[in-house]
Amino acid sequence: MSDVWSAPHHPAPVDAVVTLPGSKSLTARALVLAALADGPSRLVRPLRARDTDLMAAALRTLGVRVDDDGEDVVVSPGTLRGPVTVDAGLAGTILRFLPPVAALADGAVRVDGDPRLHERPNGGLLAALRALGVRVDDDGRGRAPFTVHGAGRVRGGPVEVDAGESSQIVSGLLLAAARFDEGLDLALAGGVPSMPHVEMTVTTLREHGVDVTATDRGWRVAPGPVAALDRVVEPDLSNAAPFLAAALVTGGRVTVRDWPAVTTQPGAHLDRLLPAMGAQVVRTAEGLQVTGTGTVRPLVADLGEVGELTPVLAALCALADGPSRLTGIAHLRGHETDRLQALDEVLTAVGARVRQLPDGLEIEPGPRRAAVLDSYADHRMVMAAAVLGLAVEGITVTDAGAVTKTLPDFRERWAGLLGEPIGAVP
Ligand SMILES: O=C(O)C1=C[C@@H](OP(=O)(O)O)[C@@H](O)[C@H](O)C1
Ligand SMILES: C=C(OP(=O)(O)O)C(=O)O
Repeated sequence: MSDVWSAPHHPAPVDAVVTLPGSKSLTARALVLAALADGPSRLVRPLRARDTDLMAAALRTLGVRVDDDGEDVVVSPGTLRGPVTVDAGLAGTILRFLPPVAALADGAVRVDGDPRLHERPNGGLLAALRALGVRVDDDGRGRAPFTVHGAGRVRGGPVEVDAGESSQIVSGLLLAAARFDEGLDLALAGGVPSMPHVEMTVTTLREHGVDVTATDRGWRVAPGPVAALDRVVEPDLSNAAPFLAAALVTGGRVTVRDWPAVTTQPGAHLDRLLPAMGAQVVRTAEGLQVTGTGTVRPLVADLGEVGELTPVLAALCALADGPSRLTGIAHLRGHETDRLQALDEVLTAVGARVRQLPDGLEIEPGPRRAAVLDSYADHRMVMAAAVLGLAVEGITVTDAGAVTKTLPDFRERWAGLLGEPIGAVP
């Protein structure tokens, strides 16, 4: 398939029920914990996308058996060993979840990935590992590529962690901590974004029988076994965002099937954010149903807890009937791309007036115009462009294949949502 994509223009109301694949974040945690567990675990409906395929490959490289029969994935722990090189692609989940696992391996584990991975912040994680007695070689910038010299065991114990640039630094340490000799007593040095993702980690650990308690400054994980666990992976609610947004933009109705009643996924916050933008949101027997009026209301919100929803919400803001202000998202500059800069460029190209704040964006809609938009190698920028394309005729996305990071068949699913042919540019 061509990587240049003509995003379908579709002003008519959509009316669809969509089923989405498993959560990237839950699949990554399930794979890591299954790899550290005391027996085999079965994952039902895991995500199969670039990020999770690379995570499975990384664990296999380290000595874990990961069997995928096309239905379920069965993970059978093995002796972790180096020397190996792990390809993290552009996945923050691998960059931050794998090194603490690598520290438990016997041998050197080099972590590398896409050119942009080399820019993603990770100094807080490498410093914490060193403080816990792990030898790590890097270029002095705390970024990939780096080598974790696993010694077969990690002492563990108290550690202060700077996770201001990514919650995944906390999650990565907590996920492996039960296997450290002394467990882990993690104290935050400052704030941490995306707290729902840390809560997801704590919940997932407890489901695997790990003893995690909240402390004044962080979390304590007791040393002990990680219980094997069979689980069904929830659908990815962040990837639901563009599909639900289509209901707002077109004045239509979209239901995402199997919306969990209780979840730690940040996408759950769509059921308050989309009503703030004029949608009606109800839970039906089938899932979460969003109905729009065709008019999108502006949004003023702190998105610090739900940063990964920003690109799609920002696209909605560019189509709203007034100015929006999104804050609390300085850490998005270290995501797949500098998302504040990328959104500034893309929304400006389609006619909005955009002002970058130190921690966010002000977006004032303007006369809409056609544009060629880059994906910036960022799956969520492709999804944001898709939302813009519904209302703005002539949106073309280059390097749209970036969407395979978390939703390989996004373009087919989008065409299905609209009942249209796929729209690839020859
Ligand atoms: O733990 C996770 O699965 C994630 C945590 C968040 O990272 P940051 O805290 O770096 O934003 C989120 O944006 C990312 O998409 C997934
Ligand atoms: C920030 C994201 O990804 P990563 O897990 O690579 O950090 C994201 O999916 O929006």
